Amino acid sequence: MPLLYTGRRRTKLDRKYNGPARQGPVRHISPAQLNLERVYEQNRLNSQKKDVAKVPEPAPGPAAKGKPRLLLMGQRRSGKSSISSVVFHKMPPNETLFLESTARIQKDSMHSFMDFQVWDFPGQVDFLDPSFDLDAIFGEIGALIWVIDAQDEYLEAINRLNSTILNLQPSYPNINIEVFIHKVDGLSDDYKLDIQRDIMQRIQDELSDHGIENAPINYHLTSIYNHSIFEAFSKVIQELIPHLPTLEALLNDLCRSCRFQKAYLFDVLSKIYIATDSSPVDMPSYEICSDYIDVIVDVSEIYGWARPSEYIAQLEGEPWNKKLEDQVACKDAESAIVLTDMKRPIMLREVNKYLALVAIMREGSFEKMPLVTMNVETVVAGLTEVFEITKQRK
Ligand SMILES: Nc1nc2c(ncn2[C@@H]2O[C@H](COP(=O)(O)OP(=O)(O)OP(=O)(O)O)[C@@H](O)[C@H]2O)c(=O)[nH]1
Repeated sequence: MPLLYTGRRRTKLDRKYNGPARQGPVRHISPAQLNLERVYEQNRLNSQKKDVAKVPEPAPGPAAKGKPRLLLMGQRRSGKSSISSVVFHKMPPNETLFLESTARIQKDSMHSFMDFQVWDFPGQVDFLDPSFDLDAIFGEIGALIWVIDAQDEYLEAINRLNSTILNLQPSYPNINIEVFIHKVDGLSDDYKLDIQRDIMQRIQDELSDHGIENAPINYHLTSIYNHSIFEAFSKVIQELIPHLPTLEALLNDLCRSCRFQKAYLFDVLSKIYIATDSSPVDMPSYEICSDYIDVIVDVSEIYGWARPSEYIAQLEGEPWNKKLEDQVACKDAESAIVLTDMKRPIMLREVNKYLALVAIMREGSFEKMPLVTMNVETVVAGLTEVFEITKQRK
């Protein structure tokens, strides 16, 4: 832990962390173009470019216009910055212990299949204060994520959330409110559900007393120490995707035609899944697919050394006489592996430089691989087309 060696506390402005052991630039892996790694690398360089000393501005600049915003709000020490660091900056959960309290609004721009912003609010800020320009904060909001520390006294947090909803409802009735009942690691399953029921009841009662029924509020049990935080963010992001039903329909068709057990479309950088087929999401399948992306990236690091030009020339020479890129069937990353314990293959196919399709196949479906590859190819083309069309519309 370099942090412990240096004895320096990490500040909220210090976004230099680049993820575990993934430093060296990867140049070339096989003839296929591996964009997955480039995304990690791009993220690393972007984080480094950030000027640590620069304090973010309190109001959105013109560049922020048009990007949906995820606002992280809640009491002090509830875990807002930890969530943002773990999900979007690949900080290991244990290192969040060294995060200092946020003093100013922190804004992160995420460039992915869809550009969005994550704003981390300091716990002590009362943005309902008249000095705040509410429109600047809530005008282009995608979702308001309210983080409640489940391991602490939460009544005050609920009161603040209720007064926030009541204040925002008249002007912004369609805001998606996502309540993260956070830090549920270490709590028993029964206790977690009791807390969730209690919190839901208190919020519902208060809102009904003020004549607000059916406010768009979703509840998630989360922790940075397992995949639950990624799963919760997946659901939040999915609410922002206008063409989600089309993506889901494509994945459903793929599962049916290839007899896949489960298929996910992942944002490679954050490992949030932006769409899945309609069968229920189970944590183990999500975790294994998410870990598989890491495996592919790690393998690319091992074999991604720059080949000498003579070696490349040899491969491109007699008897093929073709550029290396033209000698491969698929230019994007493509991989399949069989897990010995369950004999179920997992397959991964890069869709574009931000997205990857990862699916769990049924036992014994390895023999049908050529057919599966063909179907996957068609679905990837369909997905690409969907994203192209939405881009053009914008
Ligand atoms: N057990 C557990 N601890 C967590 C979790 N998430 C965050 N923490 C811890 O909670 C503490 C506070 O986290 P922060 O992210 O700094 O909280 P914050 O809401 O940003 O706090 P302010 O900046 O003061 O508003 C840290 O010590 C984290 O390690 C979690 O899921 N489980």
